[in-house]
Amino acid sequence: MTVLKTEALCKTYSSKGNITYKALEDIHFEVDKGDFVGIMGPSGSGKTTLLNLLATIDRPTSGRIEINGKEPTKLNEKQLALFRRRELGFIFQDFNLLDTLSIKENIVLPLVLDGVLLAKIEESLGPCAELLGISAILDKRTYEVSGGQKQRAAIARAMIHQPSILLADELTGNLDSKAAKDVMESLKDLNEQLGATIAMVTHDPFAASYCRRIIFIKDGKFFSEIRRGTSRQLFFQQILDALSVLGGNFDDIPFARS
Ligand SMILES: Nc1ncnc2c1ncn2[C@@H]1O[C@H](COP(=O)(O)OP(=O)(O)OP(=O)(O)O)[C@@H](O)[C@H]1O
Repeated sequence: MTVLKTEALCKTYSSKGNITYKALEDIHFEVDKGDFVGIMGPSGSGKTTLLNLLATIDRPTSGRIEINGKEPTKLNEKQLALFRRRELGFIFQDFNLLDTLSIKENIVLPLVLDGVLLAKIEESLGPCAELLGISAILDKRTYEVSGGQKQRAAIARAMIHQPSILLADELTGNLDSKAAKDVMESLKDLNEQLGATIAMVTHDPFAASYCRRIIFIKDGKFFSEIRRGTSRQLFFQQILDALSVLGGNFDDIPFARS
């Protein structure tokens, strides 16, 4: 079943003096239920632009986006807010947790806002916290836990309402290598054990090696795609090879890890 589909997606930015810049051109992209897809490309290639369109934060200049059979571009602001809350889960580089709330309160906030009953909330929280290895820190404040634990809490918040797709933007960008590994292992478990559908933008080939497939974009256009076999280590090497073919600016890539 296709969860997300784009057809001939284009985004043109215009600035003062009517100068236009084509950030995305003719992107056809499909994500099936249970897929875990990485989006990679050099700096300025259009990754964030693509993610913002999928996240319905920004609107395409032309082309079509369909998520779970609905076209977000056809919704009004109120419908779109509800659509985002029900259909999408977001994971950000800087966690976006509220410091005034406990880890548990942060995670269940989307359900509380949606008026879900307390018993149902507890029912959803338990297995989710267990899978992500954060059951023991639920009553702590955000400043009492590590970066990796914060990101795993953010993942729990993104998926507690069982969205159609999780959208992640550089989720390991603020983590050391041990925490990044733990977070990616958790995301892999979510994908493999709960069938979570994930699309993730990343610069980090190590994080990307946990995906089932990677699409590469360059200068706003689709460039290539690779799929993981059984070995994550081999996939990591294939990603490095693909990035070297792609060229462009990858100054911050941690090439040493595998
Ligand atoms: N609001 C905007 N107005 C004009 N141009 C923009 C705007 N946002 C992005 N761009 C341009 O569109 C292109 C794609 O930007 P985007 O942020 O999507 O790239 P990216 O692949 O995410 O880059 P990075 O890896 O550096 O974050 C860039 O050339 C950028 O300068």
